[in-house]
Amino acid sequence: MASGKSKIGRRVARALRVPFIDTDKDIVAEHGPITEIFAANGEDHFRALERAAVAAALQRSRAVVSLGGGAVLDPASRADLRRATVISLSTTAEAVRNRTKNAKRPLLAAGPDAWQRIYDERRPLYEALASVSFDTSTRPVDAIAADIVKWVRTQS
Ligand SMILES: Nc1ncnc2c1ncn2[C@@H]1O[C@H](COP(=O)(O)OP(=O)(O)O)[C@@H](O)[C@H]1O
Ligand SMILES: O=C(O)C1=C[C@@H](OP(=O)(O)O)[C@@H](O)[C@H](O)C1
Ligand SMILES: [Mg+2]
Repeated sequence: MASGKSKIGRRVARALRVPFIDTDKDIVAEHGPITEIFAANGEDHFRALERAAVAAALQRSRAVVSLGGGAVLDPASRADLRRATVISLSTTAEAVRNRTKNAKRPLLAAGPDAWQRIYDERRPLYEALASVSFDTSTRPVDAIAADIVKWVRTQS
């Protein structure tokens, strides 16, 4: 959450001239705001909607897909991601605190302190899936996006 996946992913897709998909945006377009989905139907329901959005997005053969930070919790999505090139974006609790009010992120509704606990819980999943990781805590989004584009071009 708030590591820059949506913002940087869009820039990377533009530079590579491939479609960009943000699974959270697809969920919101179809089902309404994430905070409202959590409030009305709970996290499990959100995860089911997210699984469907991830499955649809990962059918594309050439695209940049920005996932929500919790998408890796779903085993079927993890299986799909093993067939994709996964780039992880890491950041720090301090950077997140300074970055955003996180009003749209229900898991941070109680305050930004939950971020570190959630990150620590998920870190093994991120590390197992990602081919490479970029730290986004200190540098501007354009510089990070340029580094990612450079890395992607070394892969083909
Ligand atoms: N490298 C960065 N430096 C400063 N602010 C950033 C950086 N990356 C993202 N942000 C800001 O942090 C917030 C969350 O970014 P976002 O792309 O929505 O993250 P994610 O999709 O991983 O949750 C946004 O307000 C964005 O402008
Ligand atoms: O980490 C999570 O569980 C979540 C991250 C959010 O996306 P970002 O990672 O883009 O903030 C969004 O999917 C939802 O609020 C849940
Ligand atoms: Mg996002």
